[in-house]
Amino acid sequence: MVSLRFPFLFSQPTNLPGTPQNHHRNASSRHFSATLAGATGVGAAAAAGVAVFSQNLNHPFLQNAVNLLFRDHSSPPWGSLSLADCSAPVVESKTGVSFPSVLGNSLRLLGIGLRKKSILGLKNIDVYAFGVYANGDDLRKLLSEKYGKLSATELKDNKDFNNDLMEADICMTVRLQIVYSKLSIRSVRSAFEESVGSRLQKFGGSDNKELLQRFTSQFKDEYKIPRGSVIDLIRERSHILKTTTQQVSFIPSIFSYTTAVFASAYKFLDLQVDGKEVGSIQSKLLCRSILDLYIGEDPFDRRAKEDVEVNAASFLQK
Ligand SMILES: CCCCCCCCCCCC(=O)O
Repeated sequence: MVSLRFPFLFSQPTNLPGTPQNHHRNASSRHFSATLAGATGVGAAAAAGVAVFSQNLNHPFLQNAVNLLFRDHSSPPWGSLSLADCSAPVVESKTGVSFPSVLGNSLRLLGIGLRKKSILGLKNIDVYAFGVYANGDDLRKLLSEKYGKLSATELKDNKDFNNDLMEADICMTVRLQIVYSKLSIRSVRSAFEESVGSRLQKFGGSDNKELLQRFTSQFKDEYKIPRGSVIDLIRERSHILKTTTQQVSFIPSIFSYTTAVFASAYKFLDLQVDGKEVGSIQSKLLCRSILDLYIGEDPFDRRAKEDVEVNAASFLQK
């Protein structure tokens, strides 16, 4: 059986019908089940709340909210995930942010990590958690002939394999989930200018200002990026980089809760999700430059890069 490696210890599955099982290094899902169980019998409003809440649990923002509410910092940070139970979301241990193990039926989660940034060289902030996904069939089709005979250990830190992952026509997505609460769209643009700009220069030379400008100008002033927002950087077939965002906003709850059980959760029941395509650009260089931030030579989170390599390798040996 193919085994995916992730740096977490996973919890027991919840028993909520329709609720994704959380691969989690802590006891949050158990707490959450107990909370819901305790709520039965508190009236129709609460029951309706449970129904809406369970439906919304598929949304990353709500999963993250639950994770943050019930996070337990005492569990050890290591674990492993096999494909047998890979339908469960995986939780980034420091932030409690949750990543679905499969995106849109075909993209498989290969690794997750944390992007930190230092502000004025004084303090390090956690800006977003990220998950790297790839289409398993593409991996097999495009890379197994060349690398299928090598073990995952041999493929970890293998420069050719790493390059091919970034350059081949493999559908991949990097999902960013914002954890820093004071992010302006201007700082998003300038962070991309700096990080993607340096990669465009590295791989394409200095004549790529226009490409960088086309990419960063997609992030228009009207977008808001509150904590919990999701940005998907999607490499589609033929090296098209599609960028989408999911912003969240709240409207007043129509439910009136008679119990404190949902006091901390009710505000999520009327969550509105606004999924938008920010733009699409066809450029192999741009796709490669974006991926390089996460799985290239000098990645934001080295551990995440290693996980991606090892887990991508496991698809080739099937
Ligand atoms: C105050 C820090 C601002 C950092 C904003 C980063 C937002 C997304 C940028 C994505 C690319 C990158 O991580 O460099």
